[in-house]
Amino acid sequence: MTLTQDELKRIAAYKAVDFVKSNMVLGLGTGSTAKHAVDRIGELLRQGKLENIVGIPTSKKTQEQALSLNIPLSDLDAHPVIDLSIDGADEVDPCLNLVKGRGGSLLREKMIEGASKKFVVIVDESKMVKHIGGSKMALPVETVPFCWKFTAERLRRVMEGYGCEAKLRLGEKGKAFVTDNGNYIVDMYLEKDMGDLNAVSDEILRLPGVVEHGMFLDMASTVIVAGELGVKIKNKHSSY
Ligand SMILES: O=C(CO)[C@H](O)[C@H](O)COP(=O)(O)O
Repeated sequence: MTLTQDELKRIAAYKAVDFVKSNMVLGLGTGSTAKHAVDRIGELLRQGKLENIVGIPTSKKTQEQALSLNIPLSDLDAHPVIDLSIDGADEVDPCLNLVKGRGGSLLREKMIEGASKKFVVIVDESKMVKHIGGSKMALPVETVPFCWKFTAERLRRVMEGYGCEAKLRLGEKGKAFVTDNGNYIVDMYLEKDMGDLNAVSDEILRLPGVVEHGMFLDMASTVIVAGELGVKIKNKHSSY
C-alpha cells in the first residue's frame, strides 16, 4: 500500500509528539506537517493524557489552530526557554541543516526554535537532500519592505556565484506576500549548492534590509523522517 505524502507527514508528526511530556513548554511549528503535531497535542490534552502544556506558536496561523484546540498559549517574553519545539522543514541535509520558510514563518520559527532545549524536525522523505539550497527551490529571505528591490539586488549579487535568481514572493491577488511581522520575502533560487553555509549565512545577514534567512544551521537536535519503508530517527552528530 502506498502512503500519501500527507500520511507520511502525519506519521512523522505523531512520532515527534511521543517526545512530549506533561508540564512542558512547547514550540509549535507552522506548515502542513507541523499542523498534524499540533492536532495531536490538542487531542492528547483533550483526552487527559497530557497536562499543563504551554504552547508558543511560530505563526498567527498556528496560534489560531492551537486556540481552536484549547491549547494554552504564551510567548517568548514570558517563556524565554522552551523545552521542546516540533516543526517541519523544506529541506534537510545529512548534517541536519535545514531550509525553512517556504510557508513564510521563518523569523518566528528561528527565534522560538533557537530558544528550545530540543528541536525535533518532522519531514517526509522527499525533504531529504544532499546539500541544502542547491535544489533550484526557494531559499527564503525575510526583508523589510522599504526599498526591497535594492535589498533583493544586493542579495542576488552576494549569491551570484551559485547561479542565483531573486524573486519577491507574491501572495493573494498578485500583491507582495506579507509575513506575520509585516515584512516581505525574497526567494532566492540557486542552481548550485552553497559550499560553506555559515559563510553565506553571515554574508546575507550583514546586508542592511535583511531581517532573517531560511537556513537553520546546526539547530535541529533530531529529525524524524517518514518514508514508505518506515520511520527513521536521526540525531545530531550521529552518522547515517
Ligand atoms: O518552514 C516552514 C514554514 O515557514 C514549514 O515548516 C516548511 O515550509 C515545511 O512545510 P510543510 O510541512 O507544509 O511541508
